[in-house]
Amino acid sequence: MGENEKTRKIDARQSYSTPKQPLNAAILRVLDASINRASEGLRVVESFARMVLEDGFLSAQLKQLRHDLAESCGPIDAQCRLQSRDSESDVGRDVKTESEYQRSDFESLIRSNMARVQQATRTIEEFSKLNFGSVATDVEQIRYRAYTLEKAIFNTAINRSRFEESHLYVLIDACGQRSGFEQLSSLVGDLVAAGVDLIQLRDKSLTDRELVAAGKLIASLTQETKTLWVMNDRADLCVAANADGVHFGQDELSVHDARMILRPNQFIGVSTHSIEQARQAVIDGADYIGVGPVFESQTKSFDSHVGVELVSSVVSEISLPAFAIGGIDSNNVEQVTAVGCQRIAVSSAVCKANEPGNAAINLMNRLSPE
Ligand SMILES: Cc1ncc(COP(=O)(O)OP(=O)(O)O)c(N)n1
Ligand SMILES: Cc1ncsc1CCOP(=O)(O)O
Ligand SMILES: [Mg+2]
Repeated sequence: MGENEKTRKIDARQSYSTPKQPLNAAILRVLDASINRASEGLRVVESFARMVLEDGFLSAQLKQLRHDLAESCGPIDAQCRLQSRDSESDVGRDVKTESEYQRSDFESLIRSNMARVQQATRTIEEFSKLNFGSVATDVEQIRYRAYTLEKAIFNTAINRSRFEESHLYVLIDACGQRSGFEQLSSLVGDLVAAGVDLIQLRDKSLTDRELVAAGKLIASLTQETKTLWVMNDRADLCVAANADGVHFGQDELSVHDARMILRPNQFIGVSTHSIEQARQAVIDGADYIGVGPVFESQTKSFDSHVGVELVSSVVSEISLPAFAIGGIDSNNVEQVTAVGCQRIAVSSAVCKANEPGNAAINLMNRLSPE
């Protein structure tokens, strides 16, 4: 649309112009102020992700969003924006609410700045509909991405705190007992007494009823202890057996669909085998991730292994809790910790040991509390 055409269209609505400014200048003024507000809000949250969370992935996402916002607003001429700017005579400049000067904690800082981004992008959408239709549709996408990132930031912060002291995660089967769970009971008792942080029931041979029965036993043995327990593969059985969480592979239920089944406080872990899958798990709202298989495993066979290289890439970029898994034992655990990962998930290194409790304690002593 040429400048004359634009001006003609706006001038046709003279009733909204004031003696001080024609309407086109007023629209540009709103757009200019809103683009600045949205960009400033994103910069604040980006600084939090970068310097406080020290999360390279989330800060890169926020930076990208800020750049994409600028690009989406490209059709709004920068020179015209500057000409319309008149901060000195802004009638709202001195109107401040008390809350604008009070940020009690990081949560309120991030919430208020994300709200600023969302309100400002909505304002850009509405006002650009008057004259810059393509901006409105592009900025709408930016607003949705901001909502998703806000959720990922809070999810990361909550789970860092939830799993802050979780280092050793042990995968167990139901000890091959179809007629009773004495061995399972003894193993879980040992692991709880040793102070294992998480226990996962991973048994591909049991019926659903047997899994729920074994799960209820684990629930009773871990109740009122610091040990959390996780049901592998199945959200429905996680609810039925009252597990603390559930673990999914890449082909099982998505985090989104599982949330429709789980209780609100039940957490979700997701297996990842590449940096892209780990990033996606953060965006999807996983509560922790498994990263592997790192080494050859006695529990499950794989065509290839990701090595400690992937573990290193994940923990240096992503701050959502990540457990390295696959063939980790007391002989190679230092290779994992050397790349900065202090969280491991193991099965045979503990379950096949003569004294599982001692094997767990030995591994935990090799994992530093950060
Ligand atoms: C903590 C943890 N990480 C990874 C896995 C593997 O899950 P998945 O890829 O779905 O494979 P199965 O365990 O279901 O065979 C896990 N279970 N736990
Ligand atoms: C289920 C699973 N997924 C990746 S490795 C693995 C098995 C972990 O067991 P182990 O510690 O014995 O290799
Ligand atoms: Mg699975």
